Amino acid sequence: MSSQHYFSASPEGPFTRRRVEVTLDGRPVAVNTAGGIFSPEGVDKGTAVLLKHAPDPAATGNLLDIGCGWGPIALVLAMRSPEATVWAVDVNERSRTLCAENAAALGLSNVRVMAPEDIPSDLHFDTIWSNPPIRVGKQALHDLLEHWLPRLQPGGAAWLVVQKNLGADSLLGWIGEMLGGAAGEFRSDRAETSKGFRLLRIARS
Ligand SMILES: C[S@@+](CC[C@H](N)C(=O)[O-])C[C@H]1O[C@@H](n2cnc3c(N)ncnc32)[C@H](O)[C@@H]1O
Repeated sequence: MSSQHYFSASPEGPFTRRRVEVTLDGRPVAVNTAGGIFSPEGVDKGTAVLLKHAPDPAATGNLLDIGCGWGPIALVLAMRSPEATVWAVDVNERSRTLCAENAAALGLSNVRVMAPEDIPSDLHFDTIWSNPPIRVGKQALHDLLEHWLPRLQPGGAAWLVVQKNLGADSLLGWIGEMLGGAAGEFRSDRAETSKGFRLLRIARS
């Protein structure tokens, strides 16, 4: 796989910051983005669907953004739940740098940006929001979700946005099986469809 993908650990090319005006949670803000990461021009359409339709995250506890990019999801989690700790993980180090800078510039001191392997292994999450990296390939995506989704707290929920024509429905079927089928403590369904994206909900009882 080329090292020029947005999910490379170390993107090629100069790390030149771009200042971009976006609206997060109804608030106009300027953020830093750069080439070599996902959606450097602003908030991705799928991410916007998640941010519009997912219900408020848990007010306290631990919240997770899987694959934070420059941070739109993690930043909104932190704005909506200032008392919670938001864990923002990404394999791409440039994304981590930008997400941390953006959180600091917005005064969101409850965001912790890390490489996935640095998250304490006993940590469980009250809310998970993610626009997952579909383009890493099916097996890598399955490995990623198999690593994080079982770490939902009882009573917690994950919200994943996936493009309909990039396999959202078959991914939902796989998630249901991976988490133990219909009789288990996890329930997964399609919560919303908007602008060609599915918003998948995975709830743990
Ligand atoms: C579709 S992008 C979403 C980025 C950002 N959350 C947004 O909404 O703009 C997916 C992100 O997942 C990251 N990623 C890829 N593989 C990963 C992995 N194994 N663990 C964590 N993040 C990963 C990519 O680098 C990318 O930033």
